[in-house]
Amino acid sequence: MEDRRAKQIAFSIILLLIILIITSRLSLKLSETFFLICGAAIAAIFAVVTVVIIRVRFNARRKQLEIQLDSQGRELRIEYSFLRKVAGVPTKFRHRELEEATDGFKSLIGRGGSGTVYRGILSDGTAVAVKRIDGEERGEKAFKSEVAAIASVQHVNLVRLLGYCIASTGPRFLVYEFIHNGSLDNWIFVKSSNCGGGGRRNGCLSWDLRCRVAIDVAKALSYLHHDCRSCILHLDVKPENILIDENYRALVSDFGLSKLKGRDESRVVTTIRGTRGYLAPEWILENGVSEKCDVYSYGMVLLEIIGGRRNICKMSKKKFEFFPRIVVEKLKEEKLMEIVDERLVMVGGIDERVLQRMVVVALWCIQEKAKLRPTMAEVVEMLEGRVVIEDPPNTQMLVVDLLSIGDDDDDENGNRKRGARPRFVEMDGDDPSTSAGYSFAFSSLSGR
Ligand SMILES: Nc1ncnc2c1ncn2[C@@H]1O[C@H](COP(=O)(O)OP(=O)(O)OP(=O)(O)O)[C@@H](O)[C@H]1O
Repeated sequence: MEDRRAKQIAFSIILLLIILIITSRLSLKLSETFFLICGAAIAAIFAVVTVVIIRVRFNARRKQLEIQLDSQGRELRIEYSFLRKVAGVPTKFRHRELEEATDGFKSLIGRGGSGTVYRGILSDGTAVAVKRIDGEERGEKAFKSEVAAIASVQHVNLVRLLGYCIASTGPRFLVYEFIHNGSLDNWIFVKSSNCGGGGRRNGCLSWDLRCRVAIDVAKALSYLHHDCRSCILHLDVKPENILIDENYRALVSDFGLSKLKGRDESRVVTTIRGTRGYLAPEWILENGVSEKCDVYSYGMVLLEIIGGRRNICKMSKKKFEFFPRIVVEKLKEEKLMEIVDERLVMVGGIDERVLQRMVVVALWCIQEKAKLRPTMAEVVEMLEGRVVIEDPPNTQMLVVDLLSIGDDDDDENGNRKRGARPRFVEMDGDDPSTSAGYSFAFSSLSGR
């Protein structure tokens, strides 16, 4: 287009110069002035023709280079996106892309304490779970660097974080791979029971699968704690954050909002969040977290996997039944089969030695003194039967009273609302001298 215009202009100039030569020949005859004008005009014609040739050639070369660069760029982009995927670098999605993927945020999967999860399909056909985070307070830089750190961790038992979406205004999003069989709560708790999950579609995982899930989760946490560059604290280990894939393998999810702890730090300070019933007592009392908080939550989950019921079960407005306490009693009485999910007992096939091992590991994990709890690497060893496990020390489990909170602090899913303060509540069958019990709990912890 540009070349055509330049040629037209050049043609007009040459035409004008020829007309100039002809008219000067007619008016000036063969005078000296005519020859001067004629020479200048011919020189000008040469100059114009040369400029046009150079310009056309230059444009043709530029176009060729542009095409070459474009195709190289496309190749590089494909390679780059492939390398990002392989290296686990999170993709930055545009809000519009997520809107299209989720069909306008229509297919809701679930709602948790920190956000809402939608099902979606990306333009390349990848099935994803898009989590819209409500009330995210971190700055953009901190959010991005944490997302990058988390997305780079790769383990078969961790749900992959594929990307994120961040805009100057509006909510932030995390994009996870979609896991088809939903969360563990739907596979271990009996629906409509008082102590059950109250979930949507409830299946019942067999004993063997429960044992495998327990080991899968322990391996994922062990990897986060011990095998990454920084120690990654999950801080919200609970059945809702353990997803079950089509092969009934467990994948720990929702670690996109966890904390990084330097290898030389013993604890990091962070505000209390997480979910009631799974929070380690020292977090509530001292506001500091370490990998031992995840160990505590894991122990609580392990008991729920075995029992097929929630650890804290509401009996009346202010009375709660605490399952771990029942487990301790039954262990002493050597009647452990009584604490196993009834549906599994009916089917049979429970190896009592494995049951005993799982219960003892869980009781070690929920020790009030964080120091006494094993590491997640040790938990894996114990669960896989590679080490002899001693009996856990007696715990009074009084600190749990701090973890139970009133209805006002719960959202509609039974999760702690943000900023809800722990309160003292009465436990079913407790020693009447509960206040002495509370002070024991405090003093035993502060003596760490
Ligand atoms: N990657 C995923 N694939 C399939 N389902 C998912 C995925 N991530 C989450 N879900 C489903 O969405 C539900 C809500 O998830 P979300 O993480 O928001 O809530 P939560 O874990 O219950 O609460 P919180 O945000 O307080 O941890 C989960 O219980 C799970 O069933």
